[in-house]
Amino acid sequence: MKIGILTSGGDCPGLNAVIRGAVRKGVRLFGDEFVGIRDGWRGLLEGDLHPLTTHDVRGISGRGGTILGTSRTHPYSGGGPDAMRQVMKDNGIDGVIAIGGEGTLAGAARLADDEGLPVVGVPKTIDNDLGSTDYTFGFDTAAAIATRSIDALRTTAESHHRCMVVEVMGRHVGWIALHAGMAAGAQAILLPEFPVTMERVVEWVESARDRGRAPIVVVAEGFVPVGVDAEEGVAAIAADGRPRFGGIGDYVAAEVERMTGIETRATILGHLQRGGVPTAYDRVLATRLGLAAVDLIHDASWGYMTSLSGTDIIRVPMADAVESLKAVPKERWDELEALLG
Ligand SMILES: Nc1ncnc2c1ncn2[C@@H]1O[C@H](COP(=O)(O)OP(=O)(O)OP(=O)(O)O)[C@@H](O)[C@H]1O
Ligand SMILES: O=P(O)(O)OC[C@H]1O[C@](O)(CO)[C@@H](O)[C@@H]1O
Ligand SMILES: [Mg+2]
Repeated sequence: MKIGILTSGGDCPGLNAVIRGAVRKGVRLFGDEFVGIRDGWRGLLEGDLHPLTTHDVRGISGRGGTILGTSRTHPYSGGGPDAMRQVMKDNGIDGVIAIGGEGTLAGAARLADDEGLPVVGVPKTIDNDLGSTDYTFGFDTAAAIATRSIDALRTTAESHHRCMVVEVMGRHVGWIALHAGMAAGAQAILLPEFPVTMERVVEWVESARDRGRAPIVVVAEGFVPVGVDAEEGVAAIAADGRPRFGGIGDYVAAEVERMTGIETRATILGHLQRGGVPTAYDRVLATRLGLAAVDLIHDASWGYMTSLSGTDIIRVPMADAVESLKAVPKERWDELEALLG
């Protein structure tokens, strides 16, 4: 078969491992031919394609980013499904593996289920907010980078008796904040799912300070304190109307300093969390998802994606996976009670 692969949405450590896993399995076990589709749906709409051989994917599983490029191009823009159908026909493409987050997979589900296009999916996102899969690759790497960064901030904070506010990614959910905050022993962890007042944050900060600790506050970019305008956390609105986060850390730091008198500094980790080499866990998960995606294509399981269930790789309908975001559950928040402050 001739198989196209694209990566769409924000990049994510592990994307190259998916591509390598799929190409190696397809070529070696099935004699497939692969085509790289440049920059997500844009490449499929415009026919921006290139051959993808086992030579092209040699040694890439440890490399961050995506060798195919990515974009947030909407699949229904610029000719939409009809243009894609024509490009696939002209190039003899029998099926497409779309690797992306909830937006990309919602598009892929529509293309497969409503338009009859031969598309399967592989879930990715550092935010870990996709349903129907236990974890997404990229999350472990992002949480590890955030943890190391908090560890580093702690030593300088302790030396200067300062409070440090660390803003991590997570526009809708707080998985990175939860895991990095817990791993690094933060005294306050602020998640979009469980808003608290600034007074509560100050209680945690002061209790840590009173024990002689340099308080560490980890805040997910999408967190909004109770009673505060939601716009405070948004740095800008992008041309496509998508809010650019990156600002709530500065707000929280200024408020903590004002309310406690403790010198407080903010660090926004931003895209550092999405760059660099994937962890071993993410490489293995991404590789396994890529291997399994080739089976979806050969089984003509259009509209399905590969997914992690426990330690097994299974297949699930993409439409189910994107129905609702996977938020941090209440039990995980309750569990934190003994650790905060
Ligand atoms: N319901 C939808 N139907 C079709 N296309 C969609 C839909 N939702 C989003 N898209 C398109 O998919 C693109 C990618 O989605 P998005 O920007 O949310 O990235 P993603 O794949 O979710 O990855 P991430 O959010 O983790 O960076 C969007 O920019 C948009 O063009
Ligand atoms: O790089 P961009 O397009 O600004 O996207 C940033 C967003 O992408 C993510 O990394 C993944 O969805 C979010 O955590 C973050 O808000
Ligand atoms: Mg998204």
